[in-house]
Amino acid sequence: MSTLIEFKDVVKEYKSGDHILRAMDNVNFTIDEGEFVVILGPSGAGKSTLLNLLGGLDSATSGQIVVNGEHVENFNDNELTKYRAKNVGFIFQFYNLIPNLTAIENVELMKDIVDVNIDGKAVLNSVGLAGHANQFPAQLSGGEQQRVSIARAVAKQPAMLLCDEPTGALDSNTGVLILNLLQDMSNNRNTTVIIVTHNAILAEAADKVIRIKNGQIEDIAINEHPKKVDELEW
Ligand SMILES: Nc1ncnc2c1ncn2[C@@H]1O[C@H](COP(=O)(O)OP(=O)(O)OP(=O)(O)O)[C@@H](O)[C@H]1O
Repeated sequence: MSTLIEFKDVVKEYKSGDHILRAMDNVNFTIDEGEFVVILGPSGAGKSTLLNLLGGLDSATSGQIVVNGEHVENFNDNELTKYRAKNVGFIFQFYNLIPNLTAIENVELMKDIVDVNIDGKAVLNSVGLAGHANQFPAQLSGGEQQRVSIARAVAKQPAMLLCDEPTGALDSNTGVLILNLLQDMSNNRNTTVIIVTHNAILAEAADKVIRIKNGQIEDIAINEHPKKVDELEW
């Protein structure tokens, strides 16, 4: 597998008044194309900061963030917008769907953002929602809404899916369905999937587990034999 992402000596500092908080402190790691990666760490460890830097939502204070051979840390705002549109699908705890657009309209919205031809029906079908295309978010369950948000994120075929607590608002059975879908995208479609979670059990299903604490890498582990999400005991 080839390397898709490389963090080299990445530092992120937040300034509030006179105080400087170092949320990322010399972080180094690589992620391969198609890997299923779980990022674990206590509250405040820097997990969301890491996703925001990787997703081009925020800029590093120093260090290098290389994605597909491109140096994201050198991008200006315009280049970051293009980078996000082309490379990144975001999936959040709350689904961020547009309430007055139907499921299919929420997915096809991506056509306006990236210049790709999107078959909304086919993408909804791939997440098991073929029959729900014309329903509005309020008419869907939480798990269905999260599947629409996954469909929207994958519709533009991004290099990576960045997921911040994607099952945090779901009951455990529905959460397993969503994680299964994400693992399947990594295994069968070579999508790089990076999931931030508090749930350490998911680590057994990951190809790579990155543990962070106080803005530093505590440990990086490779699973030679990751479990299937539905084999995990929750
Ligand atoms: N915009 C910001 N301005 C100032 N400090 C920030 C900002 N964003 C995050 N921080 C601080 O940076 C540190 C890391 O925050 P981050 O949100 O990355 O942690 P996290 O591991 O995702 O935590 P959680 O699991 O609670 O979501 C925390 O101390 C947080 O208070």
